[in-house]
Amino acid sequence: MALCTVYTTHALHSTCSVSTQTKKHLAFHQWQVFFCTHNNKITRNSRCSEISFATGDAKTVVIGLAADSGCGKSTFMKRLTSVFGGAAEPPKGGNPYSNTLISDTTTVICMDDYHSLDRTGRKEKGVTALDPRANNFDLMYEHVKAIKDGVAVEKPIYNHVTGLLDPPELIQPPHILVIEGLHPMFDPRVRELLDFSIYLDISNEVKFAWKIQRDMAERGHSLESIKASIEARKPDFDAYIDPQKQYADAVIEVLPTQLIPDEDEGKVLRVRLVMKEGVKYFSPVYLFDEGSTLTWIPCGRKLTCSYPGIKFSYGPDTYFSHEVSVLEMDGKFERLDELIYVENHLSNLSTKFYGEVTQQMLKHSDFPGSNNGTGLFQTIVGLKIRDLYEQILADSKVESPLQASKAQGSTVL
Ligand SMILES: Nc1ncnc2c1ncn2[C@@H]1O[C@H](COP(=O)(O)OP(=O)(O)OP(=O)(O)O)[C@@H](O)[C@H]1O
Ligand SMILES: O=C(CO)[C@H](O)[C@H](O)COP(=O)(O)O
Repeated sequence: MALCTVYTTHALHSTCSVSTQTKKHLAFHQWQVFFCTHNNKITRNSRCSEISFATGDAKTVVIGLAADSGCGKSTFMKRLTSVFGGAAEPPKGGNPYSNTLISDTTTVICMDDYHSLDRTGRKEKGVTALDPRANNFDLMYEHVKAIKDGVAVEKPIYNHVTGLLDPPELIQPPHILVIEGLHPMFDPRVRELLDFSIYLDISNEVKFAWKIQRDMAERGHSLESIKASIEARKPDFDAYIDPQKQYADAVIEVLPTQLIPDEDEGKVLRVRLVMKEGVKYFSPVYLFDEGSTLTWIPCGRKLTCSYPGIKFSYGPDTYFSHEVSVLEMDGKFERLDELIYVENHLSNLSTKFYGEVTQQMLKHSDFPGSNNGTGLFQTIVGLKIRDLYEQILADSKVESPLQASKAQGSTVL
């Protein structure tokens, strides 16, 4: 017998064999219709042993990730999807310039797709892509709301190669939707839909160093043009992007090291994980003793360190009037396999087995930031998001009398 998925939005057509209790449930919700799925194919008139619901019961969990361009969003996304297993790929057979990445559990959509003005339009009006006037927040809200409610949408695509808005692509509701980009926490209506939000706060010195590395070394831009582009974006960045960090549940701050005087090349970094207290389904990670204030230099017999060493700090603080816990790491790891020593002293990591953080870091040792706090804290936030998702799922199953699950094929907005 096949597993049945109920679609609440199509016309009555099927004769799945369902229990009287399930029929009553369907009638109660005025759900008239259901198709059966087997091996991910929708078939009609098949008999089914189990029922799950495509809409109504299972909600998509929505995560916001805000940062300026070139601040490590893509790298973070790769770490996050890896925590859930499976690779993230652009929609199959779609626009090769799609900004979307889909894996078994997650769909990552880029807020650049909600630019209302294309490159020429922005030039004509004299506004940057960071300016709210260049973005369609009404559509962003409608789409995120629809997906959260289990309804597929036709989302526009901003083509970064041509600078034009391409024909839309279909986005099906996933288990976890990540909205990443410049403005995921800008509009209060969209903010309200987020189950968890992260801001990557990269200091100007480090942003500059990373931009040089990528845009000069990899894309052939000149030093002057990189400087000019950062300067041109700064007023709008300060006005519209940076303020979003006050709404984030977790902020990863990346700063120059304090271990070497005047080092601003971004080779050694001081990274701070700011975690809001009192967020539903999220309990901050701590070092040694929850709520205490301490510094720890782990370079001893169990952790190889070369100059300038590694220094961890942990403690409570306030951030935009919110109570937070802050975990900080300054310096870089010499040997990633020894990270297990540090992992052993961190608690509330939401790992599923001993050494999972170290395993994830070793798996992606080629990603930027793998030898410092950026990689470590991105991995930890990824694990916390998995935990948050599992808690929300568990709660929704308790609330629902019938098994909830996601499936393809709901109404398209
Ligand atoms: N943790 C890190 N440590 C060192 N360099 C980094 C780190 N994260 C990112 N970078 C550098 O910044 C560049 C941009 O990273 P990434 O593509 O992840 O950012 P992004 O925010 O997705 O950028 P965009 O929005 O422009 O696509 C990388 O090519 C790399 O050079
Ligand atoms: O900040 C950006 C995205 O993160 C881009 O500058 C914005 O989307 C405009 O893109 P393009 O430079 O391709 O026209």
